[in-house]
Amino acid sequence: MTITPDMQTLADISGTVVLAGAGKMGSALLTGWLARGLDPKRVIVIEPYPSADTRSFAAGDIRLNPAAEEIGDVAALVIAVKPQTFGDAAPTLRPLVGSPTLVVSIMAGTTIAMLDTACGGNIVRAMPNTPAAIGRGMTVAVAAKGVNETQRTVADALLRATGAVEWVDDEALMDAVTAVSGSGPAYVFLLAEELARAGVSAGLPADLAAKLARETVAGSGELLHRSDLDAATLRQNVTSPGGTTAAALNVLMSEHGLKELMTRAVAAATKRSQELAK
Ligand SMILES: NC(=O)C1=CN([C@@H]2O[C@H](COP(=O)(O)OP(=O)(O)OC[C@H]3O[C@@H](n4cnc5c(N)ncnc54)[C@H](OP(=O)(O)O)[C@@H]3O)[C@@H](O)[C@H]2O)C=CC1
Ligand SMILES: O=C(O)[C@@H]1CCC=N1
Repeated sequence: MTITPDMQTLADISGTVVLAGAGKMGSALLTGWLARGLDPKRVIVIEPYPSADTRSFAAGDIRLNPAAEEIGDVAALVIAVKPQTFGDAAPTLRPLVGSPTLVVSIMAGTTIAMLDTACGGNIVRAMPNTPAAIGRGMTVAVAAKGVNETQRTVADALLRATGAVEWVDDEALMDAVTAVSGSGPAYVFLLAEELARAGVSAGLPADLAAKLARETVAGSGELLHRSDLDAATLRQNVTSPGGTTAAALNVLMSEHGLKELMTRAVAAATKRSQELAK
């Protein structure tokens, strides 16, 4: 791989990039890479059951499931299989990893030590989320000790193709990261589901309730994204003293309300991430 320390874009990467697992997250990464200028001729996808989208990428210049001896040196291997299938995938992936190969894993609960044992390489462990599919993802990454600045820059470019990236030094934070931003989109979508359901309970037709809930969650997310104000201030801006919002927030912010529920939910996800590492 030819990499310059000031590399800004994926177009600057030369060498082969292998994506193992082109499911929901792997496909989002692949889409981001191509949109950000990664040369498709440099990309190999390993995926036993490729989706129609992945097959259409492969109908272009991307190579899909080539024979191992056709792959050659791998500059970067991005692992996006499920943690539970990594054990089966590892024997196929290990021969692709040479001493300069950057290995980026997005698998929940799969530690740098586990990755090192299974396939070696210069490892970056990362946790993206599904808004990556529209370039609005939030990824947190941690690099193993041996990863140099140049490899870190390449990992950053690969991950930043789908949105924002934060780097941490302490791998132990990745369990809570997974619980907050990795799983977090599901909590927001549940909010939309439950807001719609509550609207129906309050008398709205189901299709109208679904539209109101969807647009309210989406619009509020966009407002939070664009505004300089924090979430608490934006919430207060909706809340007229003695008004309707205050009546609802009295329920949501009561003892055993959303604060307690969210704390328990994030703790459960953090614990599950820790369990996956055992
Ligand atoms: N979904 C999310 O919100 C997030 C997921 N992650 C992580 O991303 C990873 C992928 O998750 P997600 O995309 O949701 O899961 P998916 O099941 O959608 O994707 C995994 C893909 O890997 C394929 N696969 C299975 N075995 C192999 C193999 N041996 N070699 C190559 N590919 C293989 C699967 O094929 P098949 O389906 O046919 O088995 C599937 O297409 C997980 O490790 C998860 O922890 C991280 C952050 C967020
Ligand atoms: O549910 C999971 O395990 C994965 C990791 C974060 C989001 N999805």
